[in-house]
Amino acid sequence: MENFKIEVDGDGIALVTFDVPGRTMNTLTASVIKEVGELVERIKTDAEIKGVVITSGKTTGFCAGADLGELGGSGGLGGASKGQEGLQAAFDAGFALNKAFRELETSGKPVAAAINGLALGGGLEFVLAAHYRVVADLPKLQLGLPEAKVGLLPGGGGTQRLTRLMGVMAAAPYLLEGKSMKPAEALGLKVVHEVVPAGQEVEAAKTWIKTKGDPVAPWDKKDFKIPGGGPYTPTGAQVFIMGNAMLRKNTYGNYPAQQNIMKAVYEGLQVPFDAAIRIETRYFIKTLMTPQAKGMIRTLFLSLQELGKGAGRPDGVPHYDVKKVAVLGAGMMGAGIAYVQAMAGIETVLIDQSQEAADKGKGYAEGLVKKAVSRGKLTQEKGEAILALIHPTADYANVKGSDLVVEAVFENREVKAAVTKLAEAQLADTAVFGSNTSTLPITGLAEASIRPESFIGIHFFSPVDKMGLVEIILGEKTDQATIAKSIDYVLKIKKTPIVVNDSRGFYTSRCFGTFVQEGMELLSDGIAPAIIDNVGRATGMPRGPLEMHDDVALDLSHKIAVQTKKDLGDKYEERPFTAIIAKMVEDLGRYGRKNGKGFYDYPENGPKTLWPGLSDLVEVTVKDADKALIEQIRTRLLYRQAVEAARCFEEGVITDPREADVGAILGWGFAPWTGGPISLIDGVGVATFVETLDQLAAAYGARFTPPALLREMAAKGETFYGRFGVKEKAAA
Ligand SMILES: NC(=O)c1ccc[n+]([C@@H]2O[C@H](COP(=O)([O-])OP(=O)(O)OC[C@H]3O[C@@H](n4cnc5c(N)ncnc54)[C@H](O)[C@@H]3O)[C@@H](O)[C@H]2O)c1
Repeated sequence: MENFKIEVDGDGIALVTFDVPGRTMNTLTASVIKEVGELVERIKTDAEIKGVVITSGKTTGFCAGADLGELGGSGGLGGASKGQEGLQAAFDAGFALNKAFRELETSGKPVAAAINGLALGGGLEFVLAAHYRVVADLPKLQLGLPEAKVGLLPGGGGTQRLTRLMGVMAAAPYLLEGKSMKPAEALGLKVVHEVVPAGQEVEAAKTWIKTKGDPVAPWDKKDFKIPGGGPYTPTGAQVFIMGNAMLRKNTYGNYPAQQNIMKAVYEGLQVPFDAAIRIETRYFIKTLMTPQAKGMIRTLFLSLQELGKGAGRPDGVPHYDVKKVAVLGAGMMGAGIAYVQAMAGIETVLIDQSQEAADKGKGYAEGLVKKAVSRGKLTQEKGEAILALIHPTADYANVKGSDLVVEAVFENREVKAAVTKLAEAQLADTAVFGSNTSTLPITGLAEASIRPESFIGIHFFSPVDKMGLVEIILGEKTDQATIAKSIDYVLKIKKTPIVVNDSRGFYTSRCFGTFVQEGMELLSDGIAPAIIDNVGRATGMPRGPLEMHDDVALDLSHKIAVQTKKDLGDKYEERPFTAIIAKMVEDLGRYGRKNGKGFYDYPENGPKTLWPGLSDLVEVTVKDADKALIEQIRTRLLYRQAVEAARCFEEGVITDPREADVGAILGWGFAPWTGGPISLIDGVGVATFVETLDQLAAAYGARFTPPALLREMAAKGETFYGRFGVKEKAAA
């Protein structure tokens, strides 16, 4: 065996060390799954072995779970054909691990797990099949089943063993939300039996084998009862009734993984364990074959990981270590950017018009650091060292020596041009100038620069400390070195970069804007605001389009509409709703959440309520929604965003499907269950998508008309990931 090392000591205890060669972290690759079976066979048949201790040879942890690259890829189980034979083969392959773990559990020999680092997903399922679990007392060690987060179901016995250990109610957040637990928490929940100082776990496991060494799992004992009662008891049944209602409320039925986890638990807890794990595998395969699982694994795991390693970075440019950055403008965005930079150890010059304004910006970081210290997430010294990296000033001479500049002053061309000149006067030739503009085209802003090849858009999202995405925007003259350097900077501050070309609203704001606009179209169509926002949420977006419009700010939206009309002239298409917004902003002072008055009223204490005055501005003709109307609204809201993303491909605004999908979910909260707008289109099939768009265009107008690219792809039977996949990009 190449993944497991076995050493039998004088007491007949076999120490099994799990150590996948050539990897920093153990995962359950196909080779490991095969060898777990061989390992169990050896344990069962080797008379010398009286008991087993399983541990990991990696310093990084015990095991991070399934190899999602293998599992989710087209060659993996998710790509199994749906015919009877294909399904049987997928079941057999999917059941192999479950079966091997069960054989370990019923080998007749006591098995203890010495957990010396994180155990996630299949890693935790592995140790759950042991009879005794000792875990090292490491503050960062995590135990959990995160499968649901990428649209999967734990398929190595996790749904059955965790519920039998903890009870259904207690296990629910760990199974359905993928919540993880620290050692002490796991001990309290009876998921592990002992927490010992790091380094002593193997000894403690051996002691258990020598002193107690019970080789029977609790559920294989005669008097076993599910904590809190199984589904057939009155209390247990109640948990399922409530649980299903909660699940529906939180997920609107968009996530098959969560639904299938509930079903696997409900059905599995009513039968003996051996039948239960077969039920689990059936739901595991069923879940894995859904487009939701495929999209979520690809986007939220694989692509996120690749972009986090700089997948879109141009080759041949040496790594650029950004040590000092000047942030121009210490307002809401500048202050947040200064904070994340300092957290990453970057010396930060924070500039505003006055020392007072710059100090105020640093005050924001001081607040966040204070909070982190009070919560025990940072020590006092570390907090002080971080804050000492931020130098607030009004003097541009301090820009000298910066490797990069992030400009975050007012959204005004003249002001931006002025600070560009002031900063560039201090910069070395190699330094990058990045603008955090949210709406002004980069090529235009670069006209104020004496070195436009080093000028780029570095677009953050608010609140900067929470949002993981940064959109890098290329101007016409931006060179490859500047792109690479900007990516290095974004990775250093632990954010995910996507690279896009200049366009009105770039990629993220442009696509997100269509969601808000379609909400306005629905309003102009006479649909009741409550229906619009309820269905909006049910699509899987974080909030409905009207509420999101309030978040964006109605005055900003009005300002952008006025500016766009001015810029586009004859090409500007006036929509009926622009008059509604104009009236709300100009006559009624309703600016959105920021002044407590928008489509909703936001009282200081108390929940928001829909603004009753809206019915004076727009006539509501549809007050009830049947299933068909709900489906239509849902399709309009999701497809409007997806077709805009497709247009961005056609225009070359974005070129990599991974960036489009990751950017959508991280940037504007596009319904995660889809895997992103591009995965959504690929999932339904381009031809079917085009057909629906044609119907929508006939009913609602040209904004739904499929771009030529989509028609061409439909005719050729192409997918986005096929046509714009990684290989083609590299060849281009
Ligand atoms: N607010 C958002 O959600 C968001 C998101 C992404 C990008 N942006 C963009 O970021 C930029 C800043 O936005 P914000 O929300 O932080 O605005 P803000 O009004 O909070 O801050 C702007 C700051 O720039 C300072 N400033 C103005 N002129 C200056 C000068 N000549 N020199 C130095 N400082 C000067 C102002 O005093 C103010 O503190 C804008 O371009 C905006 O479009 C905003």
